[in-house]
Amino acid sequence: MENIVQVENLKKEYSNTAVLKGINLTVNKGEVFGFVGHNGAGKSTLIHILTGIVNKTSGSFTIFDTPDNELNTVKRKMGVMPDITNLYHHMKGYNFLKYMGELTEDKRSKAGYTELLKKVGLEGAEDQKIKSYSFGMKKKISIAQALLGDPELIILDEPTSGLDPESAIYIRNLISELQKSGKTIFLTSHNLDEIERISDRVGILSNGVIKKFGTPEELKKVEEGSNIGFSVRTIPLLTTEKIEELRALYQLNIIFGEGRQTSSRLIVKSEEDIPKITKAIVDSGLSLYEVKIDEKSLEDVFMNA
Ligand SMILES: Nc1ncnc2c1ncn2[C@@H]1O[C@H](COP(=O)(O)OP(=O)(O)OP(=O)(O)O)[C@@H](O)[C@H]1O
Repeated sequence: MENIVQVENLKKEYSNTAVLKGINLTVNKGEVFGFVGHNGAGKSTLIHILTGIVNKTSGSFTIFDTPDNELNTVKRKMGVMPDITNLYHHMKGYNFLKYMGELTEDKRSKAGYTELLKKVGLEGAEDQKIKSYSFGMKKKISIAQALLGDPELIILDEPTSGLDPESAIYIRNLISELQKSGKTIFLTSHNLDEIERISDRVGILSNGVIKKFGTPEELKKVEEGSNIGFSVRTIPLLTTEKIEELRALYQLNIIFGEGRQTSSRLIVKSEEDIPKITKAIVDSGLSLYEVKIDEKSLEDVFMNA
């Protein structure tokens, strides 16, 4: 698989404070890569290094197989969403995009710019000054700027943060469309639900390193060695005393067991313990109606990173 971005042992210190302590990651061609981390974790710092705004302290990276000291040669193939505070607020939406387009040697026609504004959901706002735009509209024009020059790699820092749900859905759909047209997308987000839905792979940044890396499904998979919680619904109810009895009788590996009002809650060390327990329940004469294994959300993974 072709790597568009490859980062190796990248470090960044600000006045002796290590923000990035050795980042390793790859972004594959055509994927949506979701980069998540707590506030101040260093997500924007990494984006700024990848786009050449901030200098790394050490380590290396390549973009389109080009080493970081030759980044200028591939910048045309990268589109970066600027921070909304860096927009030219006195300019009208259309004029701003056209001006930025000329800087990036985007050759599209007048109709092409109008089309781009429409694509990001700013139809009808082309003649309004950016300072009169809502927060969401400013985000959208930032995204439009990232698309100028038809880049192959699109880097979006928090594209949907602060947007109303409808606009956020619009932008997520736009990201999916961009991916379908063959673009590679690197995005950061605080919204784990969003990351989970639109990213092919996710990197979780914590304490300066990528703590978890993989598809949302891989990250959510219960890691080996970690506990699994589940509940069972039986008639009659599996009481705490009965759980103790079964544990001793069948030598079950139960870390925690408690009979509750309508079901019972158990925690075990590994997945293999679950069928042993359900068999013991049935063998002891209880009717087993339901076994519900806790589903891990990406949020759980993130909180534990
Ligand atoms: N120019 C700078 N000088 C000193 N420290 C900086 C500088 N830029 C960023 N930092 C610090 O680096 C850390 C990471 O900041 P960064 O903006 O990359 O985090 P982030 O993950 O993008 O956070 P957020 O989600 O809140 O935007 C923060 O502690 C920040 O204060």
